[in-house]
Amino acid sequence: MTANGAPVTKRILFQIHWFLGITAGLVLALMGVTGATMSFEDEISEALSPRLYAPGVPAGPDLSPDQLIARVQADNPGYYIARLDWEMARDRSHSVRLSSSEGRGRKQGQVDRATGAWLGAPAGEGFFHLMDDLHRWLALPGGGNGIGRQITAFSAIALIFFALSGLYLRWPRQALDWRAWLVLDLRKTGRNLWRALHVVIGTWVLLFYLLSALTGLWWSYDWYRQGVIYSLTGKTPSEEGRRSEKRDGIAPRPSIDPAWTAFRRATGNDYIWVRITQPAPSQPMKTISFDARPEGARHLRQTDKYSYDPASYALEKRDLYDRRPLGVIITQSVYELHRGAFFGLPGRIIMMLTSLTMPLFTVTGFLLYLSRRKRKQAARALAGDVAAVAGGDMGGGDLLIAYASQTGTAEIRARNAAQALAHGGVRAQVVPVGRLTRDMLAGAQRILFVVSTYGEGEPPDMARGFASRLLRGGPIDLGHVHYGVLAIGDREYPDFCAFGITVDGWMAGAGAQPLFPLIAMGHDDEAAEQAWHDALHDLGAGEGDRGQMVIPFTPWRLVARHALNPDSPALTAYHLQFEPVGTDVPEWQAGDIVELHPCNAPAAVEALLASQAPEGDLIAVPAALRAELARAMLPEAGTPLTMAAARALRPLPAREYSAASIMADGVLDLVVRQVRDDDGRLGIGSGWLTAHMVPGETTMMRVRPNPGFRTDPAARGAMILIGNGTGIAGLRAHLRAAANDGMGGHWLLFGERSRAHERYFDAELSAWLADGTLARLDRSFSRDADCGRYVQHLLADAGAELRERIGKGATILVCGSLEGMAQSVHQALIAILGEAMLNDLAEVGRYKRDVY
Ligand SMILES: Cc1cc2nc3c(=O)[nH]c(=O)nc-3n(C[C@H](O)[C@H](O)[C@H](O)COP(=O)(O)O)c2cc1C
Repeated sequence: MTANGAPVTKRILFQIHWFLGITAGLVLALMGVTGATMSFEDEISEALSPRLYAPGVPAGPDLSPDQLIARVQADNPGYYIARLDWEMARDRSHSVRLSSSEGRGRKQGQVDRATGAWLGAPAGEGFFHLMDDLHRWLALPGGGNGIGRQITAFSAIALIFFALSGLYLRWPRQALDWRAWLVLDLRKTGRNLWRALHVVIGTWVLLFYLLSALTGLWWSYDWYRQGVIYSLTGKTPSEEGRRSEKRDGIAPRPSIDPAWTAFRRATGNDYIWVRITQPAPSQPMKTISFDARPEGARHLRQTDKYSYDPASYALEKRDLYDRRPLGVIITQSVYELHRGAFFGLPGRIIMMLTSLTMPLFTVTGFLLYLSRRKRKQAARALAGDVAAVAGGDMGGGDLLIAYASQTGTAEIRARNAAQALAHGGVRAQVVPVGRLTRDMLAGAQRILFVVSTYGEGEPPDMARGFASRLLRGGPIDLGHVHYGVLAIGDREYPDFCAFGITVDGWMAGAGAQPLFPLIAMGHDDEAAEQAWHDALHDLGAGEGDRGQMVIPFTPWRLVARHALNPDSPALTAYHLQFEPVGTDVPEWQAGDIVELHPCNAPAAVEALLASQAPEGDLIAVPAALRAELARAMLPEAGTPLTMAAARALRPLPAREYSAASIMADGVLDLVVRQVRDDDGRLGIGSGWLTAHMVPGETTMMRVRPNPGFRTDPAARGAMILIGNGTGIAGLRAHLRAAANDGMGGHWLLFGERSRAHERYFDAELSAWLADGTLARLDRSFSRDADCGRYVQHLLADAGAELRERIGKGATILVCGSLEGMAQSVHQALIAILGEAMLNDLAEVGRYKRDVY
């Protein structure tokens, strides 16, 4: 197996697991339930017909075995007693199994011990018969020789596969923590609850299912039975005794009574139950044997065997259960093992309960499969098919929408605009600006630009090449082109929407005709939203479509939070884990961005309320007012706070963080550094996440697709991951995705402050180095005297390898702070690869950044 072979195996196993699950799973559910109903067949039958089994002590003496057999066989012409279960207690009736001398017929019932009269069959016989048929061959035509038997046999093999592959697939990250294996968290909901039920209960029942399946195969395949017998006893089937050959006529039958008398004399009251078996009338009775069960036997097959010579009635063999080798006991008790009775009553109860849970796995497996499908479809619908667009044909649409985006906002707006226009019957092609050439521009009729601004008034990375090629190129005549620009930015930056303004100016300079005046859109910018909506509407977009992002916020519960650098003199960074609360869990990928609405510290809200009301009155404050204040920029202490005034307050700004985990993890991880202002007050987002929010609490979040930092596993080649500090979040998500996909050979260059305190996710990184997910790991520690270097210095030292990897198709991913790290890394990359090449890489999606 290659270093990264295990995850590939994992993916294949997963596919087979669910594919078999939705086929064999249904059969196993039926087998489980029918098996469970038969667990207490004897007890239920007796409870239903107590008088049949225990009619009371008869007036006359017991018939002898020979007398009883003769009487019952005379009353049932064409049948012989194949099995007589003799009860020693005189108030109980004997049980007989009659087999047809000719065909395959059978009868089972109770007979009177003093007269041999047929007392009847147990009340639930028909039902249990049906359960048995369903359990063994799904009650399909052909019975034991039909297709049903093949299906149940295959399902037993599938069960072994489910158990083992399930164990492998669920192997928890903390494999030594028993809680990770066995504790079922019923506070989970939706998909997470189904998964927990499937996985945790699956672990509880694993051994029992393996036992059921391994013993069940005994009745499915002769070769299996023979193999088990040989491996446990060393005997081949011929030694074990083959089935009697078919003979015609009637073999002389010795009398059983003398042997019975000898047996009873020798054993007295040692046994409570004896089974006497007879071969078919055509077969000779080579030995007379009694299988005798003592009082207190754990299970039905815990019997001693006494064999007598049919001519001399001398005891041939006394085969005591306790003296048999374990292998022999097992081969003789396969049925009891199968139903758990081998381990006494507790074993039977446990096996019944575990069998009853079988449908749970079919149902939860199916629900998981459906929700996976639903999520995939939703994600496709939401994010659009990036690959199709990237490789799309430029000439097909009525209108071209070119986007430039760093973190996906502009791209999603561009796609949503195309959708809105499509609803109105206008075909629009969405393309990254990097794919626009002068010729394409010259050939276009109408173009919309949806572009954001980055750095200090700069284009997003993907548009750097476009900017230098087109904007700084020579004059071009676009007099026939109509265009519009939606510039996206943030008013907090001095160069608000600078790149959009540059594009607009360049188009105007080339003589293109504006469809509408430039729209500069900041965050929560209603006026710009309206202008964009009107612009799209004028272009023919469907009524009601605003071309906005439509990803809903959903509730997530904080389930874990711990400091990554607890003793560091630097600001503390926290690793947080959230679980989705509802059933509609959004699809996300490595590279995506988490948006959330923080809340104020409850103490700050209380202090504000207390400042304007006498202490005692705080109880009277409506919960709705508190909730309103929790999400608002709080006014000065003493401001009168009516409900209306609270509603009019500015909401706290949303915050964004890089997702640090992937969907397969089942949890959404964030890495958040606690920041404080000059007065020592915690930052709005980091304060809420790292201090005010308590584990178990729920908050609303959404994961926004970030095509600008996503990668296509098939196309990205090996990754060169570069970052610092909390930038580990986005890089970790990519590495987790790679490990999950079984794609190894990546290179991480990471800058931290000190070796002693800031080795974030150290164990995980070491494990990835060991299993080949990471081929190389370089770390710098800027505050350590023996290092004192930053991540860009690591790069500068490794230029040759960087060039070599880029030559082999690697993708560079940078995550972390823009100032200091990303800018310096950018310069280092230019020094190694050249600016033109870096721009080209950015344009084709092989240089991606999530920097802030
Ligand atoms: C590091 C950084 C630098 C930014 N610089 C600017 C800027 O100079 N001017 C501006 O208007 N917006 C700036 N922004 C804001 C972004 O343009 C804004 O968040 C936008 O919604 C991002 O769109 P995108 O997701 O399509 O890249 C900056 C954002 C970041 C994170």
